[in-house]
Order: sequence, then C-alpha cells, then structure tokens
Amino acid sequence: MSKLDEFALIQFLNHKKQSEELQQKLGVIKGIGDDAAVVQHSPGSQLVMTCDTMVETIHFNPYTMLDEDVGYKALASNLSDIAAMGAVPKHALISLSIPKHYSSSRLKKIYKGLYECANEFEVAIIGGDTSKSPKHLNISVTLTGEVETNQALLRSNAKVNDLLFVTGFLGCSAAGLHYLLEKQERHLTSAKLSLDIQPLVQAHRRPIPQMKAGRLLLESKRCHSLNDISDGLASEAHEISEASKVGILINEDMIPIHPTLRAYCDLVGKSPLDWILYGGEDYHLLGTVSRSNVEYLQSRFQRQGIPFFILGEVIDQKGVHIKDQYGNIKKIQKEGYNHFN
Ligand SMILES: Nc1ncnc2c1ncn2[C@@H]1O[C@H](COP(=O)(O)OP(=O)(O)OP(=O)(O)O)[C@@H](O)[C@H]1O
Ligand SMILES: Cc1ncc(C[n+]2csc(CCOP(=O)(O)O)c2C)c(N)n1
Ligand SMILES: [Mg+2]
Ligand SMILES: [Mg+2]
Ligand SMILES: [Mg+2]
Repeated sequence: MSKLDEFALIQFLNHKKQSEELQQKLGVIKGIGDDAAVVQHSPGSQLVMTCDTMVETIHFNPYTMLDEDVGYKALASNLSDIAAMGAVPKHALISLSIPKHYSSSRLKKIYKGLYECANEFEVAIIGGDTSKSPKHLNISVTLTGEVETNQALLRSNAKVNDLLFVTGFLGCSAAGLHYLLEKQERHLTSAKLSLDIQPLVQAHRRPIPQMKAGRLLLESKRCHSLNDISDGLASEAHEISEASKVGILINEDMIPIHPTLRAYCDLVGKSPLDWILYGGEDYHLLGTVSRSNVEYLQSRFQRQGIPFFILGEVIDQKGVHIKDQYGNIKKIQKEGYNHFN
C-alpha cells in the first residue's frame, strides 16, 4: 500500500473524475484545484464555495489556542480562501464533532469566537451539523461567497514576467506556534504574554483574512493570479507555478521580515526564512501582477493602509527558485505543511 500524501491526493482528485459534460451542465466554472470552487449563479454573478476543517491535536491544542480562538480561526481560514478568489463572503454552515469530555461552556466560547469573526466580516451563519466524536473536537466550516461573473482570481493565470507580491508579513504564525508549544501552559491568555511576543501569538490565534485586499485586487482588474498562504510561501508559490505552468523566482532580499519575528528568531536560534517558506497559517494573499501595474496597485494599497510587498517574479523555468543575497539561485521543493507527512 502506498503512503498517503496530501499533495498527491489532491492531484489525484484534480484529475477528471467526472465528465466535463456533467460539470458543465451543473454550471461548474472552476472545480477542484483552487482556493474555492466557482459555479454559475445568476446572470451577473457567480457563487464561490469552500470548506476547511480544524481538528484538535492537528490544528490546535490547549497549549496553543483558547476556545474563542478556535471558533474565530475556523471561520477566518475559510474567509481567507474566499478572499483569495476576490469574492465577497456570504453564508456559512458549521459542522461540529464533539468528544464527550467537552463542556457546554467550552462550546459556547468556541461559538463566541465564531460569531465574533462572522459579525466582523458580515457572514451569516445559517446552519450546520453536530455529532459525537470519539476523542477530539473537529470543526468544519463551509462558506459561500459571491463574485462578478468570470472575474474570480485564480491560481492559474500567472504570466511570465509578472511580479510576485504578498499582502503582509509571513512566518509570524509559525513563530507564535513555536512559542506556545515551548511554553507548555494550558489556556494561556494574551494578558499573560509579554508585549514582544504578542504579535506572533496573535498572528497564530487570530489571523486576519485579507478580504479588503482580495476585493481591491479583483476590482482593479490588474491582478493575474492569486492564492492564500495556509501551508507556507514555498508550497503556495508552487501551487501558482503548477496551475499557471510557469516558474517563480523569489528574491530573498525582498522578503519582508517582521521585526518581532526577527527578534524572536535571534532569541531561539531559528531562521526566519524557514518559518516564512515552510511554516504556514499566515493567511496573507500571494499573487502576481504585470510590471506595468505594480505602481498603481502599490498606491491603491497604500491608500487603504494594506501592506503590499513585491518579493519576486514569474519566470519561464518551471518550479520555484530562490535567489540569495549573493545572487546564487537554488530550487525550492514543494515543502510546507502537508497532512500525512
Ligand atoms: N476531500 C476532497 N475532495 C474533493 N476535493 C478536495 C478535497 N480536499 C481538497 N479538495 C480540493 O482540492 C483543492 C485544494 O485544496 P486545499 O485544501 O489544498 O486548498 P486550500 O483550502 O486553499 O488550502 P488549505 O486547506 O491548506 O487551507 C481545492 O479545490 C479543494 O476543494
Ligand atoms: C498543535 C498544532 N500543531 C501544528 C500546527 C501547524 N499546522 C497545522 S495545520 C497547518 C496548515 C494549515 O492547515 P490546513 O492545511 O488543514 O488548512 C499548520 C501549519 C498547529 N496549527 N497546531
Ligand atoms: Mg487556500
Ligand atoms: Mg483546504
Ligand atoms: Mg493545507
């Protein structure tokens, strides 16, 4: 029996398992293979759909997350996939599998965080499902969104010579996770954290889905491809590269490094680049834009107070490559968070 691998499984799922005809008949515009699916809705707009799961011990544990954070992040990670399509979020269904030892007060806290996120980003919670779980809590969110017909921003449209951008600092969530796992203190509240660690822990517990950035990119009509960073920069750059059949060259000198991340890495003897490339759960948007449109987008982002960093370019040599400070270029593998590895 061959070993299970998440990327290989998704590649397998991506190979036509249904006839083009059936998918077309049911209005599928984009099926498996992007951050969310797009289907025909009404004449002017298309429906966007996504679902992501959080499993206790895999995505969180009592040392890393408070109950409110679990609810908040479960929805925020789904919102991030809607942002990565340039869509506007709408309705959510929540599926919970609960082990016997969970109390109702813990579940109320999870829902408090969930509704906090839903209200902040104007999502209506319209239902869900509940069952018992043998051991661990499992929360799955299905989220819909709406996008103007045929305008959804896909991973598959990057063009050679585009520049690669990201909407914020990367690696902070992984550093926050590292801190929390080392600290080994259950239910550690933010109030108990020193100021110098708070931004990292906050990035891990309460990622901010880039809804405004996604809409700005779509409305500008100047963004070629877009992906959100759940598994790390390396992995998501590979997804754009594979879907668009182009290569990506990341310039190490241009990668923005949050000062708190740098300070924490110095303290614990870790490399910021490792967490940036392979850490994941940053939920920033990674995309490409033609060189002539970079200045325009930079000024639009600046006016909205959203970061917009250029960190590389699209090239015609397949794969993802990184250029270090000495000008040496090496290939980077599709590594990052991979369930089953
Ligand atoms: N079990 C599954 N059955 C069918 N399609 C799936 C399944 N799991 C994932 N997919 C599809 O594979 C594609 C990639 O999914 P993936 O979960 O890697 O993307 P993502 O949600 O952007 O990333 P992440 O889960 O790391 O946040 C999507 O189109 C998704 O709908
Ligand atoms: C306790 C604990 N251990 C490890 C991690 C790291 N982690 C888990 S899933 C994932 C990728 C995103 O998930 P998905 O691909 O399912 O969307 C990452 C980086 C964590 N969050 N908590
Ligand atoms: Mg995604
Ligand atoms: Mg997913
Ligand atoms: Mg993943």
